[in-house]
Amino acid sequence: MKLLWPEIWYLLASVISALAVAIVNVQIPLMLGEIVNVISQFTTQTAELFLQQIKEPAIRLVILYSIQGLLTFCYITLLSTVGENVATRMRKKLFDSLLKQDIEFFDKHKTGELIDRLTSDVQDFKSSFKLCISQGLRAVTQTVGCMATLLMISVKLTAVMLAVVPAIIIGGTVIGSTLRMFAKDAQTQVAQATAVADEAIGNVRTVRAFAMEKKENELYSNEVEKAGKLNIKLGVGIAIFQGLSNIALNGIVLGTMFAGGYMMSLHEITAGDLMSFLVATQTIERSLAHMSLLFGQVVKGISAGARVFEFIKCTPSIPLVGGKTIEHKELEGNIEFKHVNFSYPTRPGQVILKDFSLKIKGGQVMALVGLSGGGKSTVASLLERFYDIDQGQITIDGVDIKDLDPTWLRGHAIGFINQEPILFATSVMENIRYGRPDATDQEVIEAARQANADMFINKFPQGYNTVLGERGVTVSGGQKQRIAIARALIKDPSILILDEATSALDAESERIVQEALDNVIKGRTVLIIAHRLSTIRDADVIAVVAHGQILEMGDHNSLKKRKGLYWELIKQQEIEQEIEEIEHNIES
Ligand SMILES: Nc1ncnc2c1ncn2[C@@H]1O[C@H](COP(=O)(O)OP(=O)(O)OP(=O)(O)O)[C@@H](O)[C@H]1O
Repeated sequence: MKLLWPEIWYLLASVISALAVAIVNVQIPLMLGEIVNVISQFTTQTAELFLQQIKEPAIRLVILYSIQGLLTFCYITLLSTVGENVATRMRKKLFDSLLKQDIEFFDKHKTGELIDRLTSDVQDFKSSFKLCISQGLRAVTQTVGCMATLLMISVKLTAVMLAVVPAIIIGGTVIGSTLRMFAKDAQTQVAQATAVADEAIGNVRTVRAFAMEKKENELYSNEVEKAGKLNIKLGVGIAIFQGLSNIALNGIVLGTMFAGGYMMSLHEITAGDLMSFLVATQTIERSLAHMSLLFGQVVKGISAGARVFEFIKCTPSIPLVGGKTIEHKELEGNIEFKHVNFSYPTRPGQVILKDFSLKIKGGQVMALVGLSGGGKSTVASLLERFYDIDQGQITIDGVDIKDLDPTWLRGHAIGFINQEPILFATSVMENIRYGRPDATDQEVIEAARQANADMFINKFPQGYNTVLGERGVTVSGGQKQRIAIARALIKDPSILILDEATSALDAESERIVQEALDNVIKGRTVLIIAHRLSTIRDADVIAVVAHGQILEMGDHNSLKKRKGLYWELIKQQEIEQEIEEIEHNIES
């Protein structure tokens, strides 16, 4: 991942400071050894002379400690700046990449999983990145530096100590690769648990309405327990690794004391040398122990980083921008589906549209009706280019939509209103302006008026500044729908798609929303997908879709006369309506 220059400088400075701390730390055992040698000479001499002799090495040691403190402050400050900047950049890049992905990507990955990558994985990566440089780098340098010190003091003693090191390295590598595997499994499971929680909390009203709290709780507990078990397994692995390394490292210190004491008895080294050797060995031991502690974190960090970069590198097949645009005045809104074949990428075996052809003239109102699951909403998704088709062609004013700029297509040419419009937890004004960010307040109010929304918005105590709850939960279904209509209208789209726009509403709200829709469809090409056939009687053309094909086409009267599927659907709805009325009468 690219870092900007200031961060590279910060990083370099913090690396240099961390290295300098390590180098200073390497000097400390030598200095301590020197002081011990001075002390050991003074068992029989005067205190005054002792103070004179010890003054200089003691001052040097104090200076060294001060430098060490200052450098520690420097590298920690610099490193946290770099770490935070890197994490921020990673989050931005990942979020940017996620928003660009094809809709297919979101069919495959749950929201919770994506949020988990954006939060915990970036956090894990940042922590291990910082630890690697702050402690890892220092520990490695100290180990190498102190090793050189050991060799300088006594090659023989160092050789004795080093004899056991290869076994430790081999053992560490084997355990390490197993731990990396454990970490990956645990992270995947944590993401799975987050996804379950996200779904339940995000849809809490549905959960409550079905009294499914216990079931959701069980589901989440199950996933979280699995994650917990995998993390415990990882923890036990890390504990075994650290336990073994502690035994090995302490064994090395003990061995050094034995061997060093023996060499001192033979006058091969002095007391000061042994002191330096022991302090240096302990520094190495501490560094190695640190490395083994760090190891668990690094293992987590590497696999977390891999998960983040996997999505940052993902390139969508449908770009967000680029391609032709058509001048607003010139856009007639002629739409044509030519022999389209399509299967959803997540279910390649199920063909949704089969040799599907449909022509909608500019300014015409085309209604799609038919059997549930027949492919009506899919037609709308394809027109928005949420997915690319497998075969055939979709054109707008004769231009293949693959050649059109997708941002222009979705942001300007097409207005989309569906059954469950999602509003954001900002003000009503901002929600409507979402359709065209550069719209003035006056234009927002005008769009709301056209959508029959102005009246009820003005009745809110804060009017257009009223902040809506998450996903617009604080307004009624009919109000939400009218705000969504205003949001779509403010783009002044030439093509309007209404996918079951009124079917979630009660009769009264439906009437008000329908009135608003009747206002706004004038002068636009309109594709209405409707379940309630009474709402599309006046459409210029009605196409009856079943099993991914158009079975019948014509206006209401001609289709009724044909006595085909449309006629059957009308009959069916009339019966349903009669039953509803009877039930209603019995209740009242
Ligand atoms: N994102 C998706 N991934 C995979 N399959 C999908 C997806 N969306 C819809 N489908 C499948 O495509 C088929 C057509 O769905 P579509 O929503 O287009 O039907 P519809 O005619 O609008 O139905 P309804 O009237 O019930 O809304 C269905 O079998 C559905 O299960």
